[in-house]
Amino acid sequence: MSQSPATPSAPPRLAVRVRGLRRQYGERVVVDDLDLDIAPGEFVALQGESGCGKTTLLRALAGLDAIDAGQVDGPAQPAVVFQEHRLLPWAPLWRNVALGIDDTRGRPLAEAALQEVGLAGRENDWPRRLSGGQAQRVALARALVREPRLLLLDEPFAALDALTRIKMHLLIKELVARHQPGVLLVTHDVDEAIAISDRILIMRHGRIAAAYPVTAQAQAQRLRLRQQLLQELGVDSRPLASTTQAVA
Ligand SMILES: Nc1ncnc2c1ncn2[C@@H]1O[C@H](COP(=O)(O)OP(=O)(O)OP(=O)(O)O)[C@@H](O)[C@H]1O
Repeated sequence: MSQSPATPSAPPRLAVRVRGLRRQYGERVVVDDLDLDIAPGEFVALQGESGCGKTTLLRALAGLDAIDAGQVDGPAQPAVVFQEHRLLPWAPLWRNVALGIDDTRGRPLAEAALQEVGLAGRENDWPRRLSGGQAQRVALARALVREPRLLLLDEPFAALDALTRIKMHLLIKELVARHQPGVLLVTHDVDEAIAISDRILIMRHGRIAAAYPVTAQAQAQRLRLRQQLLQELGVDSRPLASTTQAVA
């Protein structure tokens, strides 16, 4: 019996592949000849000074804005979560989650997604009765219900208090590990980027200017990495001189 020829192992499919992306407003080039690959299950954080083009890049990947040049190869419909939850106030939670899916299919999918984000049994509740953290959980459920291959997060935890933010970090890590979307997270919070991402990209003048893998070792050396990142972001993070007088 003849053996079937060995199949060369296929390269892993990417959640998104970006080549030569350009986006400009009038004469002003905001995203400039940018390349980016994100693998399934990979959590990438994007940092950079205000106005450097992070949201513009994310909106281009989401298909919310046209692009002026280049190529974005990836899933047809990435899911996006913004800083504000953007839930519809007149729709119960399950409808918010299952928006655009027909009711018979949508309701059980929404119930399962709400359970996954820790809101089991709340499907008939209303957005106005939720805390900020709960509303962002619903926004995550709505993003994940369609099993997107690419999840785009634009500072989704920025408005939450510190403890709720940490809980959301644990939740999103768990959800990404289970569903394996590629993730691009825009965040100004260096500690957040180190805590939850696998790779941190620094954007400057519309391009990826630096990339830092967040290895277990790097996480152990978290403070040093934090200082480097703050330096990249133009923040002097040296400890402030103590104002207390040494007691003789
Ligand atoms: N619709 C628009 N029309 C014209 N200029 C725009 C538009 N949207 C964004 N810009 C400009 O593009 C640049 C990049 O904006 P963008 O929102 O992508 O920055 P960012 O890095 O996300 O900033 P931040 O961290 O403050 O959110 C800014 O100078 C902004 O003023």
